[in-house]
Amino acid sequence: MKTTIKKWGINGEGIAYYHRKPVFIPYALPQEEIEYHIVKETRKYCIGEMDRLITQSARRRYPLCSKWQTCGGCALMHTQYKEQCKMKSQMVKEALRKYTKYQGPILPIIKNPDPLGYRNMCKLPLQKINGHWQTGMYEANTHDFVAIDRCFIHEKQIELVRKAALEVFDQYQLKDLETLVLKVFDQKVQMILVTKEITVSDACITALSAIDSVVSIWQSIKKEESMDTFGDTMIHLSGTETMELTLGAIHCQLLPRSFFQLNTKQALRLYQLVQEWTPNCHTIMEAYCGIGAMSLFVANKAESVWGIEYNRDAIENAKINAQWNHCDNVSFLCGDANEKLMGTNESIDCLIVDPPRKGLESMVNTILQKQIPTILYVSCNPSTLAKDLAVLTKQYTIQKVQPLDMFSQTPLVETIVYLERKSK
Ligand SMILES: C[S@@+](CC[C@H](N)C(=O)[O-])C[C@H]1O[C@@H](n2cnc3c(N)ncnc32)[C@H](O)[C@@H]1O
Repeated sequence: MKTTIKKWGINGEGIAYYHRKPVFIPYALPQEEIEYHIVKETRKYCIGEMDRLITQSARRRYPLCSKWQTCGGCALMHTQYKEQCKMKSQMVKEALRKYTKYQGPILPIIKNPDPLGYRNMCKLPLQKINGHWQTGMYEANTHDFVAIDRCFIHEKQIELVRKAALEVFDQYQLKDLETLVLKVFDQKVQMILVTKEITVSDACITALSAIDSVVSIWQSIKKEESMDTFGDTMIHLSGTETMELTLGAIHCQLLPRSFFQLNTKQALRLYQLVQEWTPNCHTIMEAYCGIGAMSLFVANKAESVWGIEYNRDAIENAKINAQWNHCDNVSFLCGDANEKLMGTNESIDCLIVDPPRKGLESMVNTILQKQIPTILYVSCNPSTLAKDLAVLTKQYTIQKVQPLDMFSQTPLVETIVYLERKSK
């Protein structure tokens, strides 16, 4: 069948219509004329597969990575960077229009200075192919391993260490390797080997430690299948336990299981913006604070700042980070964000939230009960953001919306929203 793509879908696909039903067609761009067939049809939508590109969009470009379609992580790699940014701004605008009554402006997206080579972390499945260890990925919805020998969005150090580590794994004939996790901050790399058993010899650890820029090595033993990358046991093998990173004037540490934003330069831009938008006030609470970087950035805006996070390692880091940066007015609590907010007797002037992709869930109602004057909502998912805003706008007005490109080549977008409580 022939069709013309009408607009973008939230996962970077093109959307056309078949008998008035939307058809999501991966790798087709708006305004392109294509031939396609339907691979799945439901009551509300169809999934299509492109057979032939008839008229090519001027926005299309040659994707650098030969595995981009198999991997699927960089679903926008065939699109010029300027257009990727337009698509993301459009996503934020449409999500807000769909779920809230917001008709105001969306600030121009903050572009990524490095649309390639920006990612400071990788979690790569490992498999032995023809006697050699390879990093790769599993094809979507299958157990089929696809070896990937280069990733264009990883920071350079990650790629160098990844290749050198594979040689060491072969040389020492390692067994039971599951996943290779690498993190890079300030040109230094932390390596975490996820294995089924304890199989790493001292000689192998010495060889891995000798790889240029590796400063920290951990092993995580994962005996059972689970969605978590790491297993229950974490063993420190060599070098420093924590990684250190500098974000403008702030110096932080983090442990392997602590969350940090995937793009260090854009994380700094995000924290600077949050600092700029946070009003001077008495008490700030930051829910979902990770290692506490945002709380430290807003420390000079209030008499006291509270950070809440349920990951124990991240809270341990956050407490040390407050000391390192002489932020005596910043405290951190370990626990569920909603429960801590519900249980507090403090009068909060400004709430900063940066929840995971699923959004605020029931915390949205706790926020309404607390009658907090200002909220800064940092989100990596425009759909859950907009659904939460639909509830919050019963009491709040959206003052500013700022998209930021944290994850170039992918359809994901970070958004910061500033909300003020309506006066009665
Ligand atoms: C998107 S990250 C934001 C981290 C931090 N704001 C930063 O910039 O690094 C979300 C964080 O929320 C934490 N988290 C997830 N669910 C939580 C919950 N119910 N209560 C408290 N923290 C939670 C995660 O461990 C993660 O550190």
